[in-house]
Amino acid sequence: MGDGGRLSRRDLFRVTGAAGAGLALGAGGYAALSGAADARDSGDEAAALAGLQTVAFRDVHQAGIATAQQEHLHFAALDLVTEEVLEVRDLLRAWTEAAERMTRGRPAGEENHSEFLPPEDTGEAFDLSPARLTLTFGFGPSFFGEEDEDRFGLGAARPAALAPLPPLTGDVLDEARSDGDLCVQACADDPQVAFHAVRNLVRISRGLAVVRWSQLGFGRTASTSRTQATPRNLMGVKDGTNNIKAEDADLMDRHVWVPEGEGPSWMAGGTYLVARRIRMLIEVWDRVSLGEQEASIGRHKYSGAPIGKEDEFDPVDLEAKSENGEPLIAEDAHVRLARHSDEEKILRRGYSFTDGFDAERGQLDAGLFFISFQRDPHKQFVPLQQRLAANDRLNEYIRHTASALLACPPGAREGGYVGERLFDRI
Ligand SMILES: C=CC1=C(C)c2cc3[nH]c(cc4nc(cc5[nH]c(cc1n2)c(C)c5CCC(=O)O)C(CCC(=O)O)=C4C)c(C)c3C=C
Ligand SMILES: [Fe+2]
Repeated sequence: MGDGGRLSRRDLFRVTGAAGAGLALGAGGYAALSGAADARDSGDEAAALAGLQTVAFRDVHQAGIATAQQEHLHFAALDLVTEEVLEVRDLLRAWTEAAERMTRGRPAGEENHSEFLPPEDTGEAFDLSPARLTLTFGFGPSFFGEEDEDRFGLGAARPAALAPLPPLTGDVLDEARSDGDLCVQACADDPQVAFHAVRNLVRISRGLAVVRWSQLGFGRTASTSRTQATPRNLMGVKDGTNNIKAEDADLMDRHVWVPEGEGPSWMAGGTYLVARRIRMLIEVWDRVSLGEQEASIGRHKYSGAPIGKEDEFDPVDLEAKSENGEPLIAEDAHVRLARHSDEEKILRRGYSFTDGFDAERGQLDAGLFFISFQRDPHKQFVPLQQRLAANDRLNEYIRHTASALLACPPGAREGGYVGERLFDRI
């Protein structure tokens, strides 16, 4: 064991070797808990711990979506500089191999001892736990080229659901921080583990792709499993109470995973990711009264309960009225407008971020890096955001500053690589 009883990557190899992979949690985070429990029963505590800190990379769906949300994020979007589709395919193969190794807590590549070559792994995660690292990959609209320029000959495989998001009221988007051909979402309970994973994937892509933008996130702003407490976002309010939870497999199937026969076959079992960098006007928010803050959200600040209720998980009653007949939850409250029809349900999986203070006014450049997963962004995220953009009282305190839409294919099968069915036809 490493210092303080924490299980490090080195311990993990010593104790479990390659068998550690057998203890990995499924993408849902539960599948192999029994394996970990077996190890615990047999007295092999370290092996059990290794299982609990490892999320399987290969599964029906990609990990990092239904996985109980980790505490840290490193998100990177890249643009391809190669024009060769076979080089893109080889990059995805190399990324899959490295991702599988790193999520098991192993270095990105085999150790080399050549004095004259750079090491195959940058090294900063050698002594750290796998920290439930997940790596989730996606393709942006630009990957498939324009109508008149089918850059990789894959234009016909472009899903209709990946049509670029329409302009949305109130957007002040920074192009340089938006979109991208490929993306990777790295989530882990240790920020250095997430950083290390992105750094090494970018290193592997050298000569083929360049980073377009990246975003670090600390502190989850949603819970995606009933095993988790609801966290608070940077407005100091509980966020994620009414989220889809991974345990609700039927809701995940209905609203998150793309079913067979919907869109191109390579996306069956996949999902679409929307990312929005939403800056909070924190200095303004901090000056408004508790009453205005609660009315803007539609929930009490301390308990997280809907206005007029006591408990966080009390149902949101949009019909409830005060003694003088006013709606308890204001007409422009965030939770009222975000209350979606069944078709619009989304899985939220965002993070708080800060990029320090802005140079012009010395104000915090911080907020919510909103991430949602849905089966069809144009039927779920877009109508929801259009309603929020038009009337949400929170708009006084936020600005959407960047945006990305990505098609995340299903999980890699044993021996295969992420997105491989997309390349069937080449
Ligand atoms: C387009 C989708 C959404 C955006 C963008 C969004 C931004 C955003 N949200 C908060 C804080 C909270 N949101 C809450 C609930 C909530 N938000 C959305 C969607 C978007 N939010 C949905 C679908 C819901 C659930 C509504 C319901 O069914 O009750 C809450 C309440 C707690 C909860 O249920 O999670 C908070 C708080 C901020 C600060 C923000 C932009 C910065
Ligand atoms: Fe919200």
